[in-house]
Parts: sequence; structure tokens; C-alpha cells
Amino acid sequence: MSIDVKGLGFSYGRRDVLRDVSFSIPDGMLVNVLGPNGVGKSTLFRCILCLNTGWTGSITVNGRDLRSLSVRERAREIAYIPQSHSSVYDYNVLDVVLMSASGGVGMFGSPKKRHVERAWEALERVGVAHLGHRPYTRISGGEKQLVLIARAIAQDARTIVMDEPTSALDYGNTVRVLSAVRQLAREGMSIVQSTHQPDQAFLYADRTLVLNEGRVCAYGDPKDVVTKELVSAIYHVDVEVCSLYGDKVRVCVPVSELDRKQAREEAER
Ligand SMILES: Nc1ncnc2c1ncn2[C@@H]1O[C@H](COP(=O)(O)OP(=O)(O)OP(=O)(O)O)[C@@H](O)[C@H]1O
Repeated sequence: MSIDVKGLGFSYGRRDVLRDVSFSIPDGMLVNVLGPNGVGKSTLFRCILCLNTGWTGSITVNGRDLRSLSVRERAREIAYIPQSHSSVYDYNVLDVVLMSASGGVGMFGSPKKRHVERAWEALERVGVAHLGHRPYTRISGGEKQLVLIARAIAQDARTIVMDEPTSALDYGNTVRVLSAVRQLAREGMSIVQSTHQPDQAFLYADRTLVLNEGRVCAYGDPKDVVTKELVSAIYHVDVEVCSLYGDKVRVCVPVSELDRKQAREEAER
């Protein structure tokens, strides 16, 4: 089991954000986390990454109790990719990959030949090796996300946590990043990522976890979880979930827009 969360609770001061959250992510699985703004998705990730302390319950990562791991051991198990990432220093892309927390180099060490080879391999694997010598501050948002995925690969972590990894990306980069992530899960990594696009799960996720009011309100196969009833209820919009390509994929359509369009067309006739 890659991540096993049992009875997780967390509060900011007196404000309870997570209550009795329990779920397990098997190895090699890509899990999308859905939920309205402010429901606690980032807070959940920050607990799993030990960036938030003081949580109750238990979190096990690759069979090891999170509380028993050193920072370096944790980094070997889990890599984190934030929503967007900017660097104030003009490191080149290869250096950013080499700075992975557990790759044996760290911020101030000097990389050995095997570290450099591993970093190039990781950049190659996500299709951005051609950017290796470019300054990280001068590549696009989508390219940065791919470089951070390469860094997670070079870090040798078996699990990646991604907080809205495509929120700042255009359509093409969104597809490229999600495809790269999908491929990593096929190769055995476990990935948990939050998103505000419920229908992304149909193409890219093995499971969908839905948080609402600090609790897990659904978890399972995207086709069972991302339903018209659930999406309408948690986001307070009327949607239809439509099936395409012999149900190989489904899309969410806001029905109120369709009703308005129909009313406009009828008024114009
Ligand atoms: N450092 C903090 N101190 C106090 N409250 C916080 C802190 N960080 C987040 N919160 C509150 O905790 C709740 C959960 O926030 P969190 O960022 O986890 O939500 P989220 O589901 O990731 O939201 P979004 O989808 O908007 O990114 C929110 O009500 C937020 O205002």
C-alpha cells in the first residue's frame, strides 16, 4: 500500500479542517482528489508531507509510519509537486532536478556522475531534456511542471503528491503533464493529485477521492464516483455527465448553460 490514512484529523487553531479522514492508495495507482475550494485538499497533502504537524490519526507511507521517518527518509518515499513554483535564483533546469531532496546531492552538495546521469534520464523521460541547460526562471509554466516531475523521478520517490499540478497551464501543457503522470503510474509509481476538473478523472485517474466538509464523501472508480448527483451536490451547479466513444470517456456539462442557450434560441425564432 503506497499511502494508508486512518482516522486523520487536523485543525488550524480551533478550526477543524479534516475529520476522521481514512483511505488507502495501492501501489501504482493514480488518484484524483476533488472537492470545493477550502475543503481541505491542500491541508490533507500538507499532513501527508508532514508540512502540517499536530494531526491526529495515522499515516503510513509505503508501509512505514510517517512519524517515524526522518526528513531524508520521507523525501525518499514521497515527492511533492506544488501548484506552481518559481525560483528566485537563476539555476538551470538540470540543477533544479539535481537539487531533489533525497537524490544524494541536496542544495549545497556537488553532484556525482551518477546523479547527473540520473537527472538527464529523468528529464528525457518526461520529454524536456532539451531544456536542461536553460535557466529555470525562463521556461514556461508547463515546462516547469514537467521539470518538477523529472525532479520527483530523479528523487527516486515511489509516491508523488501533486497539488493542482495543471491549474496554471494551457490546454496542451495540461494534456502533456497529465499524460506524463499517467505513464508514471503505469510504470508503478503512486500518484495523488488534486484538481478542480472532475471529468479529468475519466481519462487520467484510477480512483477519485472526494472531500467535502472535511470528510471523505466518496472514494472509488471515477465512473462510480463522478456522477451527475455528486458533482451537482458538491459544486452546487446542475451538471449532466455525458458518455463519449462507447463510454471510454465521460464529460461533465453544466446543464443550466444548455437551458439558457436553448431559451435564447427559442426567443430568437
Ligand atoms: N495556514 C492556515 N491557517 C489557518 N487556516 C488555514 C490555513 N491554511 C488553510 N486554512 C483554511 O483551511 C481550510 C482548508 O484550506 P485548504 O487550503 O486545505 O483547502 P483546499 O481544498 O486546498 O482549497 P482550494 O481548492 O481553494 O485550493 C480553508 O478554510 C482555509 O481557509
